[in-house]
Amino acid sequence: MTEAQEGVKQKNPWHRPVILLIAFLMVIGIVALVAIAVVQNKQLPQKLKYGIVLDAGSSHTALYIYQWPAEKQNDTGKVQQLEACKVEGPGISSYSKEVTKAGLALNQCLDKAKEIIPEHQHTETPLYLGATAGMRLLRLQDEQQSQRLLNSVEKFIRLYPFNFQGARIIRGQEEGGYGWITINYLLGNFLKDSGWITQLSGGKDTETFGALDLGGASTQITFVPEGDVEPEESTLYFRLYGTSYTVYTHSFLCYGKDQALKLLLAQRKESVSGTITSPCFNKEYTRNLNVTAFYNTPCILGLPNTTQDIIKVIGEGNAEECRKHVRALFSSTDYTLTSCPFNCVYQPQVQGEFVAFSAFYFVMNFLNLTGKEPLKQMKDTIDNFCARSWNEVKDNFPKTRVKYLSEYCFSANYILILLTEGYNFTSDNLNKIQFMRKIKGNDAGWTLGYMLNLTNMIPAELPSPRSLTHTSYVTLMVIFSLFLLILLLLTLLNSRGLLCRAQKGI
Ligand SMILES: O=P(O)(O)OP(=O)(O)OP(=O)(O)OC[C@H]1O[C@@H](n2cnc3c(O)ncnc32)[C@H](O)[C@@H]1O
Ligand SMILES: [Ca+2]
Repeated sequence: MTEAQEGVKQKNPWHRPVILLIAFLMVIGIVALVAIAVVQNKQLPQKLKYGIVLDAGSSHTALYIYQWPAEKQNDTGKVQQLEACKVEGPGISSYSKEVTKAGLALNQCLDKAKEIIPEHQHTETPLYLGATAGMRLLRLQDEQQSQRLLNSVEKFIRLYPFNFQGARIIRGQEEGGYGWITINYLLGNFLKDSGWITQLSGGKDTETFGALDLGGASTQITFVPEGDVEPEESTLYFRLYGTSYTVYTHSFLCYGKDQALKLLLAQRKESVSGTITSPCFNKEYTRNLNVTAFYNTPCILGLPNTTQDIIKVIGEGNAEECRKHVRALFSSTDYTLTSCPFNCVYQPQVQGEFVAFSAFYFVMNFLNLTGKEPLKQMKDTIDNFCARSWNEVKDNFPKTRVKYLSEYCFSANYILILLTEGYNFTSDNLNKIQFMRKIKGNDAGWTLGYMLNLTNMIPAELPSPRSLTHTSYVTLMVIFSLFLLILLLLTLLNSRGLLCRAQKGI
């Protein structure tokens, strides 16, 4: 070794053991840093909150239990449906003559809610009951009786430990509006993506979807139109997560699928023997209608011609003819509650995507028409189904409830005409409708939106930007630690190169 080389070796601070020690300490430091980040920022077990909504529909009642993490209740998409319990028997409005039974029928589902929700949270769990078109009709017929029925149901629910917020008949506009909130909340359309990467890149505004609900006694259409909305009673104003929405909504009482069928059959003048034929039922199908029960609805004005107690309906199975009968329901009629149901109701041109749920889904799903099939294919499928004889249909679908099965021909034609001639969808935009029962495990319907609104879970303004999520934090820690490591290695290699070159005297 020359003198010069000896000198370099002695002067060089990057002496091998020192470098190794520094490298070792740095690695230890980085590992410790990441470990602390992971352990210290570990998500604490979250407290869960619960809410219950009873949907007292015209055809049945359902109880929904929702659950959400207490700390994140103002985020979008955090509330999840935990349970949907179908109450045995008909809707509460059918108990108008025996009001005490309406509450009793709820006990199975309320007991289930008691089991599912932890006992210590029962008293803090809000419970709402909203009644829809069945009760609206009963109120029209007999306001006092409808109130007595609600009082009786309330009395029964108060026997349970939940934080009961009362039973009420919700307005058609609310039913439409809350359905619209539900689907857009679940689809995540209200809030720009709140992830930090999206926030840094400016985020993206999503359009809302329209909502189409077809119940037993009413149907709702709700969407954000392109231009102005009028009149005032069809307009809803929402401010959600910092954005204002002007929403068109309309609810057609008596145009749910059960009441519409009554209207349809009431058009037919029965023979003296009390028989009517209908193209909206499969051939060979017959049904006996109890006149008193059948005409016990404010949707039909007037009484039947017949003096018989029973009207016999005979199916003819002809979809084309059926659509003619359905069309007649949409124009001016003098025997229905609403003299000019669709033609006289203002509706802006439908625009954007739609989600159609409840009976829209049940019926289209049965006919395998939920895949955005073209109008022609929809018609062909429905025509073929109606043309089949009742005996053949029954044999083919032995497990389907006869009540539903026998009405699919009518219901499908009704939906087709309602969408195209009631709501004015065309063959060009019919494929903008998605028929859905559930969105991310939650039933599509008004109940979730109702609860979100009443518990103030959707803030008017955008929540202040949150600090990093746990995952983002750990990811950043790992990335920056890797940076440091690479830097250290490069320095190490560089210093060794210098050392070698110095040793070689370059
Ligand atoms: O909104 P309102 O008008 O008060 O009525 P509802 O809430 O009781 O109405 P649903 O959406 O529960 O049901 C709508 C209709 O669909 C019927 N229905 C329910 N399940 C069905 C199925 O699987 N197939 C066919 N029809 C079905 C039901 O009898 C009603 O006539
Ligand atoms: Ca409903």
